Amino acid sequence: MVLQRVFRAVILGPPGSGKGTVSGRISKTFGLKHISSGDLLRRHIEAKTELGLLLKSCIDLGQLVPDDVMSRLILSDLRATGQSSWLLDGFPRTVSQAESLDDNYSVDKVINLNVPFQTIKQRLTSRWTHLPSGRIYNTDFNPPQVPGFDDVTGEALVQRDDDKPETVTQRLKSYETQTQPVLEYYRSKGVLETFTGTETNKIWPHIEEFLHRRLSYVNQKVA
Ligand SMILES: Nc1nc2c(ncn2[C@@H]2O[C@H](COP(=O)(O)OP(=O)(O)O)[C@@H](O)[C@H]2O)c(=O)[nH]1
Ligand SMILES: Nc1ncnc2c1ncn2[C@@H]1O[C@H](COP(=O)(O)OP(=O)(O)O)[C@@H](O)[C@H]1O
Repeated sequence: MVLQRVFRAVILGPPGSGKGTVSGRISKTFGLKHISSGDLLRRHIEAKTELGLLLKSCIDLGQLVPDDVMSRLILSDLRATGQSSWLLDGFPRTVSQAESLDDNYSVDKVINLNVPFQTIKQRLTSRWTHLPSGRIYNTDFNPPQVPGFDDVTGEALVQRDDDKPETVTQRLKSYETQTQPVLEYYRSKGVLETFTGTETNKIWPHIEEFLHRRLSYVNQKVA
C-alpha cells in the first residue's frame, strides 16, 4: 500500500506482548518505518559511550531510562527521519514522554497489545535477538533456521541481559505503574485501539484489517 499522506502510529503493550514482532509485520505490509526505543538504546550501549553505560545500568535493573534522556534521544531520531510515516515501538512509556511527543508530532493511532502477564514471562526467557538489526526469534514460536544464528546475516544471536526472570518481574512492575497511565492518556484523546489475545498469529489479522481500513480512509481523504 502506498500512502498519500504521512501516517504516524504508536504501538503499546507490556514487555514481551509482541510489539517488535507485530511492528515487523506492519512495517513489511504497510511500509511504515519501524522505530524501536529499545533497539535505539541498545545501539548506544553497543557503542560503549558514557551515555550507553548510564542506559545499561537502568535497563539491567528493569527500570525505565529517565524521561528527559529518553525523549531527547527519540525526538532527535524522529527529526532525522523527516516527513515519513512511522510506527513508534516502546515510546512513549510514561505520560510525560507522551506529552513530549505530542508537543512535536500528532499521533494518528495507538495500537495497544493487551496480552496477559502469565503468557509473557515464558516468552521472554526464550527470546533471542539479533542486536544489529533488532530481529527477534523465539525457541518455541519462531526459531531461527540455524539455532543461535540470524537467518539473514548468519551472525550470532544473543539473549538480552534484561530477559532474566527477576528483571522481567521488575519490568512488568514498571509497566503497571508508569506505562498503564499512558493508555488512559490516549484513550481520552480517542486514538487508542486495543487488541487482546495470547497469540500473535491470532491478533495479527485484526490489526492488519484495522490498518487496511484506516489507511484506505487516509488515502481517500487526500485523493
Ligand atoms: N510463544 C509465542 N511467542 C511469541 C508470540 N509472539 C511473539 N513471541 C515471541 O515472544 C518474544 C517477545 O516478543 P517481542 O515481539 O520481542 O515483544 P515486545 O517485547 O513487546 O517487543 C519474542 O521472542 C517473540 O518471538 C506468540 O504468539 N507465541
Ligand atoms: N520509552 C522508554 N522510556 C524509558 N525506558 C525505555 C523506553 N524504551 C525502552 N526503555 C528501556 O529499555 C528496556 C528495553 O526496552 P524494549 O526493548 O522496548 O523492551 P520490550 O521489547 O521487552 O518491551 C526497557 O525495559 C527500559 O529499561
